[in-house]
Amino acid sequence: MNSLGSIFSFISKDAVNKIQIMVTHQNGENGDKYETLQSMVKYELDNNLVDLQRRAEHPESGCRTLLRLHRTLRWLELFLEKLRTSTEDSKTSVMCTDAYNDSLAQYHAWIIRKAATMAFCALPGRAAFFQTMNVGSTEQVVAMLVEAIPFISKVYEITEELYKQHNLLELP
Ligand SMILES: CCCCCCCCCCCCC/C=C/[C@@H](O)[C@H](COP(=O)(O)O)NC(=O)CCCCCCCCCCCCCCC
Repeated sequence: MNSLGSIFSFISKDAVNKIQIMVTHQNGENGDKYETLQSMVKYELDNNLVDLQRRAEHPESGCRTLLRLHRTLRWLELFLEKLRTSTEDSKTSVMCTDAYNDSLAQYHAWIIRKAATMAFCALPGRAAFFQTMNVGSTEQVVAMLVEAIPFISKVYEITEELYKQHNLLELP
């Protein structure tokens, strides 16, 4: 993200913030409760550490923070899948925008959607983007994606199912 330029820094800043919140939970005095997704959900729900209706006392709960990352993972899954099946003349900005509109966009306010869509227009073309990924030739990028995407999908499914069971998919 950083090598894509400063226009993307407002996006990566939010992701870094949220990852930092999760790391702080893991390093805190109840860090052992944050070892797995399942133990985190149980611990925070059992101890009323999650704002269920509106943001109030627990704006940085692990459950709501991870939900934002989980939604972002869906965008990543869609975007990488488009990259995997793309051809030389495919546009990264279009692939990225389509993936965003089919996932994260529905959770974002109008102004964020506009800013994100503008940033996507500044994405480098496919060849330069693959170079930025620093994996090697196009064939190597595709091979890496073939290997990685199923893991991303699996993590997404497990989280989705767990959050569904506990009614956590709309946390404010
Ligand atoms: C490579 C192109 C990168 C495009 C990234 C696509 C995601 C676009 C998201 C735009 C988010 C704008 C920032 C603000 C978001 C927040 O409002 C919003 C809600 O948070 P709140 O409930 O705490 O208020 N936050 C979120 O939904 C989380 C968004 C986090 C975005 C992180 C994006 C990380 C991208 C990782 C890039 C990996 C690229 C790898 C390519 C091979």
